[in-house]
Amino acid sequence: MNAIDVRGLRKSHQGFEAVKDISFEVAEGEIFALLGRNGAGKTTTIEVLAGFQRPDAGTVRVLGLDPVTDRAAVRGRVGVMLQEAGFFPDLTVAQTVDTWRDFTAAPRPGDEALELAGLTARSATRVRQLSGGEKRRLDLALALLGRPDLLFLDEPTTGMDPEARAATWAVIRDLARQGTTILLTTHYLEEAQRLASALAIMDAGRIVAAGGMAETLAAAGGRVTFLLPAHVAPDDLPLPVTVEDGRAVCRADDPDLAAQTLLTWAAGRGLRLEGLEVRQATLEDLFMESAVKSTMKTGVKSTVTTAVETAVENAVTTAVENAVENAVENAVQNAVQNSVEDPR
Ligand SMILES: Nc1ncnc2c1ncn2[C@@H]1O[C@H](COP(=O)(O)OP(=O)(O)OP(=O)(O)O)[C@@H](O)[C@H]1O
Repeated sequence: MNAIDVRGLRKSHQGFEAVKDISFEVAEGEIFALLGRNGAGKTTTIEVLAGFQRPDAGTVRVLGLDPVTDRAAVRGRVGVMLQEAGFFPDLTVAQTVDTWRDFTAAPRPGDEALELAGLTARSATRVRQLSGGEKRRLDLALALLGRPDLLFLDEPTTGMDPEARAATWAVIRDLARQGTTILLTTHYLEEAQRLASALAIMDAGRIVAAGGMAETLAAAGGRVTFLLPAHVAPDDLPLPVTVEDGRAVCRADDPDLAAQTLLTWAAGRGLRLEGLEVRQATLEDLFMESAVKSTMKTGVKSTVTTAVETAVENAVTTAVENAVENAVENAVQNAVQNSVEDPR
């Protein structure tokens, strides 16, 4: 059984469709990254999965349960770390955790949750004195209190320094190793690439790319970059290249083979390809390319929309012009006829 199954999910906020017919699944024990630009619909999706919002359409199963009708059962097995936590600023970290434990069935000991989140040293500190990154760690501690089978982490490391981020990654990996399924959103693509074994990229409410991390990256191919030798134009090369930030970039399904082809071509002409680098696509490359593609799609759509609008506008204008012309013609004819018939 999958930990999460989403089929044809749609969700609007006050008439604005934030999630438009998405489907994806998350296997048990997997770390799954839900990625996308600001406003792509990631938080809305998490809120529906966690039972905070009702779907408008589609089916959602979380640990085999419906988060709306089986809300209590889902809440008992799920930990949620949303972007904006409502803490009481005057409570200390330890008091906050204790308060939260009162609302949690069979909670972990508070010290254990604080230890996991790397907050032990701050347990006597008032919440209002915590840094942004420390507040995120407190959020994580609270999400872990109920020993969840499934954890939703919405931008878990925002505001953390590199050390705290690495420590949080270790916690997330450990939890996954112990069988916790984790769905996380992040704008740090390196974080997603390091942690997640599967991903979906959302854009404007839709999923534009999805799959296993390794397979998706392998399918995205790679690139060979180098400095274009003097007096060589991109068109002279045996493979298509673009010039980006002063470097020639050759995108290829098999970047090693592309590098060999380019080097053999250069050697045959006594040229060197200075600064040659060969690498597989990163999540950042994939993300940027999905964004470009979806922008292009939007561009095409708006061109089509504009063309249709113009055609409709022209048709309406012509129809109105014809109608006015006919009406004027009729009116003039009638007037002329009347004046002929009644010349007073
Ligand atoms: N309660 C709400 N009322 C009206 N619109 C909302 C509400 N919540 C979200 N939206 C809109 O829905 C869209 C999706 O928002 P959502 O928070 O799901 O995106 P996100 O991918 O999580 O973005 P971010 O990366 O910025 O957190 C946005 O355009 C947002 O403005």
